Amino acid sequence: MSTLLRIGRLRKRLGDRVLFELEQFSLDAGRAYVLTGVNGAGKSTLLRILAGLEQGEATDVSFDGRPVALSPYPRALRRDIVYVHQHPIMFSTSVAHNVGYGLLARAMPKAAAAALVRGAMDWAGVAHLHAHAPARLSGGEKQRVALARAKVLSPRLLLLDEPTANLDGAAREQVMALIPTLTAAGASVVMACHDRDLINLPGVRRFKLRDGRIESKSED
Ligand SMILES: Nc1ncnc2c1ncn2[C@@H]1O[C@H](COP(=O)(O)OP(=O)(O)OP(=O)(O)O)[C@@H](O)[C@H]1O
Repeated sequence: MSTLLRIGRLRKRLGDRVLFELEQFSLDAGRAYVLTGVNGAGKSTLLRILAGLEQGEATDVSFDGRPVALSPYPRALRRDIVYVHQHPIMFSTSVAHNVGYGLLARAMPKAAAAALVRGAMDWAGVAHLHAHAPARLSGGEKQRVALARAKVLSPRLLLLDEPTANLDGAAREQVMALIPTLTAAGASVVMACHDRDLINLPGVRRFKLRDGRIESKSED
């Protein structure tokens, strides 16, 4: 498996406090990771730094074998890395409009975007909701729409912030079933979650943020 993202050192400071300082953090292409840690360990912050939504101090960063900086965050990484918020914010239009918005923002012609939106909504099992208002969606539906909205952009790395929090039963299973199809298509996925939400997927690798350091554990 090739390395998609490699960071020599990544430090996040909050005033005088060092939230975390990671060394030799790397992600393989086409692999799923679970990032656990107690409340406040820094899981969301780490994902947000990787997505360019927050600043960190990073050195020796490479993406797909090419050296990059995380600050200022390069346009190419913004295309390749997508962050999915735990409580996705959606426009009060239709589900389909929300899924397609990112493509239109990238100046994709409408017909081509519509075809990709249909494909992504089929993939996420939400095609029947295309005309619905996002405010009417259940928690599980909303997460699957958010995943369709991310997948339609064909990212190389998806950063999912607590994708199954507050979901149980079928809704949780439906969201989890989508993850292996992302990695099978070559994308890497990092899911922040709590230990109690342990996510069991084949080939998943576990990271735990504890006391500002990452502990890595393979589950192969
Ligand atoms: N911009 C900020 N300014 C000050 N403190 C911050 C900022 N962002 C995050 N923090 C603090 O950093 C710590 C880590 O927050 P973060 O949300 O990354 O943790 P988490 O592991 O995702 O927690 P949870 O499991 O509760 O979601 C918390 O103590 C939080 O209050």
